[in-house]
Amino acid sequence: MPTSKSISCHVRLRPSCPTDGKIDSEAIRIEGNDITALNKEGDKRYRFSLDKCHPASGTQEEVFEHVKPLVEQAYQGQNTTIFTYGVTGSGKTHTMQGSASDPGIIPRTVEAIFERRSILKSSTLRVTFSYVEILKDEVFDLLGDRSEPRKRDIRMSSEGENIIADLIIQPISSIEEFSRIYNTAAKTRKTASTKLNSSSSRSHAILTIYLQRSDSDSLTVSRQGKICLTDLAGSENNNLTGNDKERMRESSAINTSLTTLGKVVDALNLNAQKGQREGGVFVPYRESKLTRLLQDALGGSSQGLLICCLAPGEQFARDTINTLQFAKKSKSVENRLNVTESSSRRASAPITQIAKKSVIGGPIRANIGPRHSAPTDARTALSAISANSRPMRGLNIRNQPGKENVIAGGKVDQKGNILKGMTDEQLDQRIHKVVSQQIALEKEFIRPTTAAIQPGQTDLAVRGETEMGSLSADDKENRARVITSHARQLQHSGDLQQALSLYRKAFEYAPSNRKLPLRITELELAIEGIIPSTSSSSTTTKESHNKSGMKRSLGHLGSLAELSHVESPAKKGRS
Ligand SMILES: Nc1ncnc2c1ncn2[C@@H]1O[C@H](COP(=O)(O)OP(=O)(O)OP(=O)(O)O)[C@@H](O)[C@H]1O
Repeated sequence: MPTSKSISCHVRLRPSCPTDGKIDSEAIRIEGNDITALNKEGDKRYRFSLDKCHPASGTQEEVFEHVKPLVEQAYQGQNTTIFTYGVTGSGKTHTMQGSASDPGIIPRTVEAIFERRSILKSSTLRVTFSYVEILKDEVFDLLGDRSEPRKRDIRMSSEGENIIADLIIQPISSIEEFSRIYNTAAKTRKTASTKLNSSSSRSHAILTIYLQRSDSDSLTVSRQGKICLTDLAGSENNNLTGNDKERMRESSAINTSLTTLGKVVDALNLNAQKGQREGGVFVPYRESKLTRLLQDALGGSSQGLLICCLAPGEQFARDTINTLQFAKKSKSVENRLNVTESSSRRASAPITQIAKKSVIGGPIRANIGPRHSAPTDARTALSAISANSRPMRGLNIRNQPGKENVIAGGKVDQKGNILKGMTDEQLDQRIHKVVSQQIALEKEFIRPTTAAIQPGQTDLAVRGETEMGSLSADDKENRARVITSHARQLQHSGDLQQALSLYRKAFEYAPSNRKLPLRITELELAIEGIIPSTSSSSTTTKESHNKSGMKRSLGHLGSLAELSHVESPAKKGRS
């Protein structure tokens, strides 16, 4: 059962350094878990109560004491996210990464994981990680061969999960191995010298460590959790940084993504006040890659810890108050924690089998999203090669119209959802979610919208359900043509949602039609507001929000039929 838990919010004050300029030692005061800060003019003091305030004398070890429980939770199958936030030069990278002589959260976390692993008796722990940076709103893989393209796409699954496509996942068997690979990768993260920080991060960096626990006797995976360690780039005041043109461009992208982060938190708070997380105000996750990837930590299923870093210089007074305000509002964001548990998946598969299947299904790659760990089949594949410690890309989902999509031994639906790779619990949850949304959709949207459709159109869709099996290939093609024609009319009249349903229906009759998937994607994007609609009629903002919500719901509905035909592998094994 998911439980609600708010993000834990800490602040950490950095000791002074030469770039701070003038310092008023009384401007920032920490008393227990309360912190007060003077405004720039020095005439107003703001007070904030947070979960923990680390003074300038606080050590890396003390900070890590608060991270340790999250490592344990990840080991127990929980997703966790820790992120550092603050103005440039305030100590985010120091806190997250640290130095060889004063290691931060990342090396300490990996050390704790391997310590935990060394004392395991009845189970084994497989550890893998991925590492990406978001630079000027593009995602780049920091692992793998430098000569290969590093840019990665974020895709949205029909469950509304953001997934990084083609992500490299690196198995690791010791802290030394991790340090070697991580340190090399971290050097490729974009940094530059500014007036405020000689090694200023120009990107947001997200390191994700995946933990897969298996029972050593039966080789079944029992728990899988992950720890997402995010070092955000610092907000910047370009009057202080002395940035040149290129740095300004980076700075603008950094500030824009951080502004979106703030907007997402504001929207979540508004929804929490209204007592409804879904269906309240629109949460603009899609406005930046950063918020798409942090969706799990912000209002999702991850246990979150935010560490807000502060610089003591008077020139940062306004940034200090802004950062504290961000901490305060993040504190009220509630996530719904969910342990990923499985009792019947085999933990490993032979390497040869995976290699062969990857040839059939295309190059292997992992589609890893923040909400869930790697798909089970991807994890299974990973397990198999972990002994060789070679990085791998996960599962390439080939959309082959008219043919069954293949995925390293699994089956995917038309939207690329992995079905066989799901655990029983995930499958149950998904079915439950789809059914609840169907009911909500019925109540909220379908009745009023259906009333506006021509009787023939509704009829066609309904008849299609029952007649599909008895139609000849020609009949199916004709039926697809008629439905497509209705869909086109609806699209031109501005009813994008109904048009989308009909295009999807047409695709069921004509799965080898190459234009229909394009039309469907185009409509989905138009409904999301990502591309302009080709329809002639305009829609109001409220309408388009409704349609966007409806699109998400229908996206789930679209896969309901497919889901009902797919038997969970675990269930299948039992029967
Ligand atoms: N708690 C601390 N103790 C000692 N030194 C620190 C501490 N925090 C930060 N520093 C030092 O301050 C400098 C700036 O820190 P850091 O690079 O971590 O800032 P940042 O917030 O990541 O900046 P940016 O956003 O520009 O990347 C570094 O030289 C770092 O070693």
